[in-house]
Amino acid sequence: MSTRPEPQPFSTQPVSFVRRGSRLQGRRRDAWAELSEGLVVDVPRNTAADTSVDPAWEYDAAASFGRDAPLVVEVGSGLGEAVAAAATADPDRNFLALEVYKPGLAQTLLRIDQGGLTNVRVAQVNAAEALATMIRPASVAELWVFFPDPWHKTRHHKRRLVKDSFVALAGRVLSPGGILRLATDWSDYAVQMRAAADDSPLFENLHDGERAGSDSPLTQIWASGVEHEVGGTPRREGREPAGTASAQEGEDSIGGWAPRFDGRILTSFENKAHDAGRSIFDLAYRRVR
Ligand SMILES: C[S@@+](CC[C@H](N)C(=O)[O-])C[C@H]1O[C@@H](n2cnc3c(N)ncnc32)[C@H](O)[C@@H]1O
Repeated sequence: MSTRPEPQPFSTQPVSFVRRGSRLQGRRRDAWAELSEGLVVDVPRNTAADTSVDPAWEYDAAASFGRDAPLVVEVGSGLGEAVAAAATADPDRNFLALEVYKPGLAQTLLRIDQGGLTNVRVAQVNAAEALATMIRPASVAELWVFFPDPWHKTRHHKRRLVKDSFVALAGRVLSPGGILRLATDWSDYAVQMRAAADDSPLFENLHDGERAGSDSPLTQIWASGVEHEVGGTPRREGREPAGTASAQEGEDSIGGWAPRFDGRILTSFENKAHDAGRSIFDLAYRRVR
């Protein structure tokens, strides 16, 4: 008899999002009614949740886009600023936006329409479920997660999207040589992301060891001891946030931070972080096997 635990169904796992209103109004409601066909992936559900995915169903990207082209998947695409700009700049690649927030997807449809884009599709799904079964193995050229919800409180850290299990899912969907790009404006989440990806034998850091020590944005934040909350009071960071394997107290000896990804436009979200004096942490990993 096997002693291995049964995999937990997604409906029992903590999710990285809160249910926000999905009612559409005005232009977004019209956009959903008029533009969905052919742009919104019709995902079969396996529970009552409108973000669930029937695990027996697979997404056929070539059929969905009507062509074979490298596929970029953005997880948590928000209002679609980044994906629409990237798809405009790179018409030879297909872009799939995964988001739970329906008004955000409706706004993305408006951007697709305004830009006359033919290389973007959107899906209202819990990305973790989509990456586990819906997206075909080794079918993705790049997987992007920009500014996932930080879930600040320690008791909420289990809700964070980017963790070991997520990196394993990224390894599942990325083709060998495929790229995982991550960005956050929270230092302790950045440390968690880096640890999760560094620990995976499937990935290599494209900027291994770069920007370590005094050049590391992490060292600078630890030295100041303060990160600024957007629109709120300053938030103190411990010198050595949980999960850090840094050998030197107070200095980030690991580094590995990527330069800012130039394929990501400055979204209003990232701009607000800059305005508040926050550091942005970029990470880029390649699937090596
Ligand atoms: C802080 S926002 C950032 C949005 C966008 N990436 C940006 O930079 O402006 C995080 C987004 O991730 C979405 N999200 C969180 N968990 C998700 C999940 N499991 N699957 C899909 N989307 C998710 C949220 O609804 C939210 O729109």
